[in-house]
Amino acid sequence: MSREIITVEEMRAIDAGSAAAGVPTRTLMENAGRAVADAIVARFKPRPTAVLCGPGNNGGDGWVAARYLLERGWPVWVETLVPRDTLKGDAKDAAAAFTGETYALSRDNPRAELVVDALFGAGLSRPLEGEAARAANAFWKRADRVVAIDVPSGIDGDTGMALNEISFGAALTVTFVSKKPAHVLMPGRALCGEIVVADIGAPEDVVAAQKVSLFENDPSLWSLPWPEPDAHKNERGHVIVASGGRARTGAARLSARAALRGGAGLVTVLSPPDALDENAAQLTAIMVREARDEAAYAQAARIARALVIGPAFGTSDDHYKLLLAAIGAEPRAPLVLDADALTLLSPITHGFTSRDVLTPHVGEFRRAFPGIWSSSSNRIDATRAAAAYARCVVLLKGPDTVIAAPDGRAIVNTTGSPFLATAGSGDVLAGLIAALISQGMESFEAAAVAVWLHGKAGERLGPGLIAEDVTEILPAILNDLAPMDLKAALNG
Ligand SMILES: NC(=O)C1=CN([C@@H]2O[C@H](COP(=O)(O)OP(=O)(O)OC[C@H]3O[C@@H](n4cnc5c(N)ncnc54)[C@H](O)[C@@H]3O)[C@@H](O)[C@H]2O)[C@@H](O)CC1
Ligand SMILES: Nc1ncnc2c1ncn2[C@@H]1O[C@H](COP(=O)(O)OP(=O)(O)O)[C@@H](O)[C@H]1O
Ligand SMILES: [K+]
Repeated sequence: MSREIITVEEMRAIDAGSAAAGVPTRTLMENAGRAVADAIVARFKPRPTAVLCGPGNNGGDGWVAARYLLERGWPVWVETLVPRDTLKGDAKDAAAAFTGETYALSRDNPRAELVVDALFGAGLSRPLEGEAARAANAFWKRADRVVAIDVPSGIDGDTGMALNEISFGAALTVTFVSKKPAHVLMPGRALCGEIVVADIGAPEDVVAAQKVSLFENDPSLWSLPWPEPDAHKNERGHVIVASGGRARTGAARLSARAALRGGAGLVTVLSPPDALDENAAQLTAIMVREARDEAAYAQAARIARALVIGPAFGTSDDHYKLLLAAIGAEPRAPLVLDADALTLLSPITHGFTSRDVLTPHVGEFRRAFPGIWSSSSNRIDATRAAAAYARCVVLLKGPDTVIAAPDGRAIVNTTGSPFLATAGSGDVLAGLIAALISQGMESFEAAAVAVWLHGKAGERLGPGLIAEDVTEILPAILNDLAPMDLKAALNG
């Protein structure tokens, strides 16, 4: 399946480009409506079904789907938002070909056990109103009975937000060509239910002409840095994690442990003198090094393959100087800057490099990039703009984590579970990113891999998850990804 995510504008261009390349839009609509009917028949037994059709092409898809369901013997009817004789273009043709019962959309209609929402598509320009809004409210709590075409009506395809907070929710959403941002960003993703992406025959070169640089995170996008048979620990990279002072050390150790589990050959916790014993008492495979002054942080930045600064680091003026010493070291390792490091640098005025990674959650992002946050319409645009501005990889955390590179590439992650919203979970993520960078991965890819693994850990662990568990379940998840030949070699 294609992992590309296309905007509403790109979808319109593909629509027009297909027509220019000899695939009429009426053919696309026919394929779209049939794909919807196929997806329904594959999942539900025949039952009284209402197809709610809107005024545009989303409604057109609905009329086609209704026709295919009728042909397959389903008890199906159409409820139309606008009189059939006011429809235009492809939708008018599609409606004319439907021979079943048709009603005006109103609350007086026969009761349906399944509702196909074909009112509005991803390009909806204003909030639902009138009968469409009433229907959305009526079915809001019955998403298990709703199949949405393209997106649940009311959701903006580019933002995943409900206009005026009125929308449908669905158990199944069938969309076309590729997912749109609404299928991966919250709350849209949650309102879509299962998402099926149907091929409707848009020519490949027309799709390729859009030069899409936005993807849904998936192992097909990257390959992990597996060790060679004769690997040496130094080749697997040295991650250094800066610790906070006395009684503020747990976060750095979580990060360090994630770095070791993530495959770094060596991991060191860089500790202020007052926290040295505390760190040393709780570390075994991970090393501890004392750091007294700015020179020690600059040296760490020079000798590491990746340096994590931020988790419970501290936010005093002295900490700011230590952070600047690491940033200013030359040459220096890629930095993974999280939590307190972001606070110290906010609002961001520094330029970084494409090897550095900033990992804010929304609160940190707003403080780090206030102007960008307030002027962006969605998390993807905001993260892309921040990456271009700070000239580094930016990873905006959340249930729909976005990773962007300064060159415009972006990935939206859809693995995870709300149980990851727990203390220390972000510290683990920062260490994991550093682990992958230290093994030679490009920072943008390393961030994408780390978020994917972190999300999978969240899915597997579920209720009761604590941050420590995330590092401990990584071997099982990594084993599943390991190539067959590596596994065969290990098993003799
Ligand atoms: N782009 C493509 O290549 C294809 C698109 N298809 C379908 O076409 C849909 C997009 O079609 P359209 O662009 O016609 O968009 P819609 O079907 O969402 O309809 C938009 C129409 O509704 C009006 N409208 C917008 N908000 C309204 C509101 N709140 N109340 C009342 N009217 C409102 C608009 O002025 C416009 O006339 C997609 O979602 C998809 O289902 C398919 O036919 C397959 C091919
Ligand atoms: N509702 C959620 N669903 C999925 N993942 C989440 C959710 N909330 C938070 N996360 C993830 O959990 C991690 C929390 O990180 P962060 O906010 O830095 O927490 P902490 O500072 O406690 O470590 C991030 O990776 C984030 O993407
Ligand atoms: K819809």
